[in-house]
This record gives sequence, structure tokens and C-alpha cells, in this order.
Amino acid sequence: MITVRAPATSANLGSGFDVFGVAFDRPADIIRVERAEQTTIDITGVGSQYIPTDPDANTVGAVVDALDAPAHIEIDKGVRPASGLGSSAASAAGAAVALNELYNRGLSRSELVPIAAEGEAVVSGTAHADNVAPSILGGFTIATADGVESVSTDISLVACLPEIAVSTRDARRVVPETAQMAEVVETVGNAATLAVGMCRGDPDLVGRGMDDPLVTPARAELITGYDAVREAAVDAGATGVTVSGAGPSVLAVCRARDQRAVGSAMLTAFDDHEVDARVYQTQVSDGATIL
Ligand SMILES: Nc1ncnc2c1ncn2[C@@H]1O[C@H](COP(=O)(O)OP(=O)(O)OP(=O)(O)O)[C@@H](O)[C@H]1O
Ligand SMILES: N[C@@H](CCO)C(=O)O
Repeated sequence: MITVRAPATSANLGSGFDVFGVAFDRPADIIRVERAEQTTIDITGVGSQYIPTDPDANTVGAVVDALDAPAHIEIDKGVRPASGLGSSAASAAGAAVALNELYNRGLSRSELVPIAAEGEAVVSGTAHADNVAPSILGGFTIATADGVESVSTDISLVACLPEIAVSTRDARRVVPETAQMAEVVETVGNAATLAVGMCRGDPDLVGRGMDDPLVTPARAELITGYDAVREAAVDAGATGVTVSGAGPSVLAVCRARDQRAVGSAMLTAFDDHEVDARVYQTQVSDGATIL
């Protein structure tokens, strides 16, 4: 049996829609795989009652197919589904690393990224790799059609997960189909600023680079209290705030010393809108680990 811990992630970071991602140190999914004639899936943990065990409907099933690696797969969910924290991706990433090991396929971590992304196509309709890339490789990742880059960095994060469910499939429907040239220019500038900030470990640059005039405003409408939560986080010291992935989690970048205050301010702001929430104080961390 092979056991893998695959971490939660946050995709987009505002300006890097479908491209940027970061790995968290927690929460994480634990994936256990054993060789079998036919693939079967058992699921326990947070939100497991909402996740299909049919391999054709679960993200790990697509990974089994891509690696031709039938297995009995146990998924212990630490990352709540429909959270914006890469829940579906954590399972797919963990399965890709575990099955590659179990069947000695010999693929590199980078080669496993497009394979795990096939799992994302099962749940959201597109094989976007911006969650599976950091869950497999760790760090800050840039995933494009031509490949994936990963940078280790020391950046503190706060993710606030409200008791609201937003599916990626639904949240992709509100993304505008066209953009004005001025919006594209602004987004390119911000994305470049963010990437430099990650390379320098500079929370001010990362926060400044998270602004996005295109996708985030449409997604924010799906999150009760988003504007108040954003404002509260900034007042408490966050250098940047955006929707985490497709939402409903809200992601803040800050200095380590401000993490507690930022998290507390975000919880209070959600509470003011009668939304229960929980907070993860985390930092950009390593990818999947074979235990
Ligand atoms: N192994 C899995 N883990 C979690 N969700 C799964 C899995 N397999 C299938 N799903 C389905 O995927 C959906 C959750 O994925 P979705 O992409 O909407 O949320 P997320 O991964 O938390 O968000 P994001 O990608 O924005 O970070 C649910 O409908 C769930 O049933
Ligand atoms: N880039 C994806 C991440 C969520 O899976 C989106 O925002 O739709």
C-alpha cells in the first residue's frame, strides 16, 4: 500500500486565472492505494457524503485511467469539497503521486501535473492545472499549456472558508467571455508584479499583484459578505485579498505577524453577515508527500 498526503491549494491569486497557484501546509487529503483488478473508492472525512465513489465521477478515477493503474483507493478528505481550496485537485494530485509509485510508472512530478488535471475536467469541465500543480509540486506555481514552473517562497497566507458551497462548474459560468484591452493590460501588469513578489518573498508586491478587474468581481457576487471581509482583512494588515480559486474561500496575503489579526477580522466580518466560517493560517508550502 502507498499512502500520500496531498495539500490544499489556492488557485488564480486574482490576476493569474487558470495559471497561478500556491500550496498550503494544511489542510490536506490522505490517499491510500492498493493494486486491484478493478478500481473501487472509499471516502471518509470532511464532506465525504457529497463526493461520488463512482470512479467515472470522482477526480481520482480519471487519474487511474490516465496511468492505466487500477486500484482500491481510500480517500480521507481533509479539504472540504466546493471550498475554493482545491479539494477535488488534492485527491487527484495525491492519486497521481501514489499510483505512479504503486505501479512504478517513473513519471516526474511535472509529468504528473497534466495527468492529475484530467481529474479536474471530470468535475468542472476543463482540465485546468492551477490547483493540481501546487498540490503535486509545492510552492508558487505557474501552469500553462506549455508546462509548469514552481518557485519556493516564504509568504504568509490566511484562507477564510465560509459555510457556503460554490461549485467550480457554477463559478466558471460567471466568468466574462470577453475583456477590454485596458483590463488585459492591467491584469498582465498585476500578474507580473505578483510573480516577482513571490520570487522575492515580498508580501507587498504579491498583494499588489493580486488585483484583478476581470474574474474576481464576478465571482465575489457569489460570496455573501465578500466586500466587508476584504475590507476587514486589509484594515487588519493584509497586503492583498482575493477569491480563493472559484470560491467561496477568501484568500489574504500578509506578514506573519499579522496573520492572527487578519484571520480574526475576516471571521468577524463573515459573522456580521450571519455566515459561519473557519480560518486557516498557513504559508506557501511543500507539495504532495509519500508517507
Ligand atoms: N475526490 C474528490 N474530492 C473532492 N470533490 C470531488 C472529488 N471527486 C469529485 N468531486 C466533486 O467535485 C466537486 C468539488 O470540486 P470543486 O472544484 O467544485 O471544488 P474545490 O475543488 O473545493 O474548488 P476549487 O477548485 O475552486 O479550489 C464536488 O461536486 C464533488 O462531489
Ligand atoms: N482556475 C479555476 C480554479 C478552480 O478550480 C477557476 O477559477 O475556475
